[in-house]
Amino acid sequence: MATTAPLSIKTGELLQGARSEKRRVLLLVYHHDGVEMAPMSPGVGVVVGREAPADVVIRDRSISRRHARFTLVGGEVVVEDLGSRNGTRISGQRVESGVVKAGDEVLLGGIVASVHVLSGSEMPPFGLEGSDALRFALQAEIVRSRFFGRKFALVVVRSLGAQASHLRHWGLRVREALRPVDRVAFYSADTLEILLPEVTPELAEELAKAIVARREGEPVLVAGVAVSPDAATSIDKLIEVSHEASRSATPAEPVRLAPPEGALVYVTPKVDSTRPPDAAGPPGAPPESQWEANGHLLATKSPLMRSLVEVALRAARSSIPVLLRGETGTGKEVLARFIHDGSPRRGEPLICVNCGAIPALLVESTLFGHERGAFTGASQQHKGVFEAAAGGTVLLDEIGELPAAAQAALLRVLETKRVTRVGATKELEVDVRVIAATHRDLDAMCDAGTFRLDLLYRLNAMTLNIPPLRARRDDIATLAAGFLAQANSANISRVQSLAPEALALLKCYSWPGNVRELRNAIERAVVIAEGDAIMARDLPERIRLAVTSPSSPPTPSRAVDVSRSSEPGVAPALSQRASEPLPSRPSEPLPPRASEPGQAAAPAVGLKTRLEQIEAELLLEALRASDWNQTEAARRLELPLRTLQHKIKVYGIKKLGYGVAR
Ligand SMILES: Nc1ncnc2c1ncn2[C@@H]1O[C@H](COP(=O)(O)OP(=O)(O)OP(=O)(O)O)[C@@H](O)[C@H]1O
Repeated sequence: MATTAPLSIKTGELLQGARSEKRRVLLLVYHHDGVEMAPMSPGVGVVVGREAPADVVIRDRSISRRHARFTLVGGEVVVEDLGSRNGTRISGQRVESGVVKAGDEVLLGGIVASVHVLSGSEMPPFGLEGSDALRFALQAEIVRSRFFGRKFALVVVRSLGAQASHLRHWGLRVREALRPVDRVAFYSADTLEILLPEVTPELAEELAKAIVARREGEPVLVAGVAVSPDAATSIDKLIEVSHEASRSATPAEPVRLAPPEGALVYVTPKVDSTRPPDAAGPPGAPPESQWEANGHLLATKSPLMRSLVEVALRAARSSIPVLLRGETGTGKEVLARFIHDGSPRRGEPLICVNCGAIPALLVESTLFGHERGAFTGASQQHKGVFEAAAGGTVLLDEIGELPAAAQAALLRVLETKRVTRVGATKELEVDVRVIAATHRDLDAMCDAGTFRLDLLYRLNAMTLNIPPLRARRDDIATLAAGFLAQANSANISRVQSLAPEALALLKCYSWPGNVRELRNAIERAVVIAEGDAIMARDLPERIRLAVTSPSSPPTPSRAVDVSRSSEPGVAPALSQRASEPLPSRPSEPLPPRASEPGQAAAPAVGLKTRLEQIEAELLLEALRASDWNQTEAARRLELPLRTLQHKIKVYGIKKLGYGVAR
């Protein structure tokens, strides 16, 4: 396998080696959306700038149209500033021109470039994708995992410490620990996200340990691992929990696994139950936009949500079952915590359990417990969720996934307020408030006979429908400000605010992942922002492009933006979106795409386009895995060769040299 050369060696020495061992010299330019790579040839200059005809185009306002030229001359890499506005700096020194040594940081305006020398007769299968490209790949993995029942993992790797090290010092060597099918994406200057397809949790952990294994003189790396479907089944949840896991990693325990979702998510600590249950938020919290109970924050400004919260607060005082409906990431769990924390039960446990993530055979024993010897493997008596939550609240998330037998047993518990452990003859009295949550249409499931109508009646004494974020755009600023403040205190960051154009973009986007997607976007923006405000360029590409992308359905040959989803060497023939300029800075907030305030907007990426993106991803993956042998790729995909060739043409997929315009 090709390896990176030690960065302490001077470029000149490396180039000696490069000639004798066919080493190759690469210019790497790190920017907000990823890393561009340009192979360097003797005497041929590589111009980095904001617009074509620069060879490496980075759409970043801090660099000039033609900012700097890198040339391999006489065994050394020389950089010349091309009269740029913000200058070129080598290791902090502003220069007109100068020699770049391997490992030197070359600052072009606000972006970083560096030179690397790779050994081996071929270019390594190295590619750092943008984080949006990784989202598409994750979506494809989720679909595949559902169809074929295979697991995959998302690993977040970051360098640790107050002086977290830029990934140019360690990013390339991460590849060495990975398999060719694994995909590496740029998250921020000190963090990578890695998709590991087809892994068991054990293999994912092993790979993560190999990635963070420390070498002499290298920075401390830690990793958070989230395996799907165990820990999460949606893109944003995977991102959320893998980053959470990475934040809990330490040098002593550098790899942390996100807990499986079916596990009891948490049990609230006992709190001072003498406090009035509906006590208002923290001192100074704007009462019109935030509620807080037991440290949990529920931020909203939307009249729609405010009335929902008020109803929830009234419901909190009683013990009636509440059914929370809403798309993934809308805040069902937040509202459930809020109801619990606002109820007289708040000194007792709240146990959240994802019914969809418990293996079907274990649902009843998880919820109701089992006696020793009740089934093979039941070596101990075990209390179920209902017993463990005695006096408190149980949140049954994804209630629509409950198997028929468990539905019947749950109905019995709700009717009799008694549970029977699996294998027991005796019933036990339980005093538990049940909150159920779902993103599914339970009425339609009742009509189809897959959910019990009598159980639905028991659960929905009160139903709260949480609107998707796109239907309450007036919440976006409040939520974003709350997440910014939280991310700031976690990162000890200097980012204070959101620039008006960034907020305008947030308000225009359709948020298919709802509040969780917004939270993830703000958390990333805080770590990549350069100034004291989040700018439009700090937001994910899909959010920036949602405003400028055409609203009419795309034609097939430009429907799929896979320009960043592929490793270097793979790009679509036509990449309309990638070549579009950034939205200009609007002086006024842009209007929402929904026709009326509060009305759901059409998602920025429609179902057809999303499916096409997934299909293109699968084609690309099969082609890569087959070393671009179409017959082999067609066999893997179980497609006739002609169909594959047709699709390749329709999607404009082709293999390129290094993805850099030359
Ligand atoms: N009103 C809100 N105020 C503050 N944070 C919120 C709010 N709504 C959602 N969040 C945040 O968004 C993320 C998703 O929320 P939550 O887990 O409650 O969604 P959910 O609807 O239960 O999702 P899923 O159906 O996928 O389990 C969490 O990080 C949560 O803290």
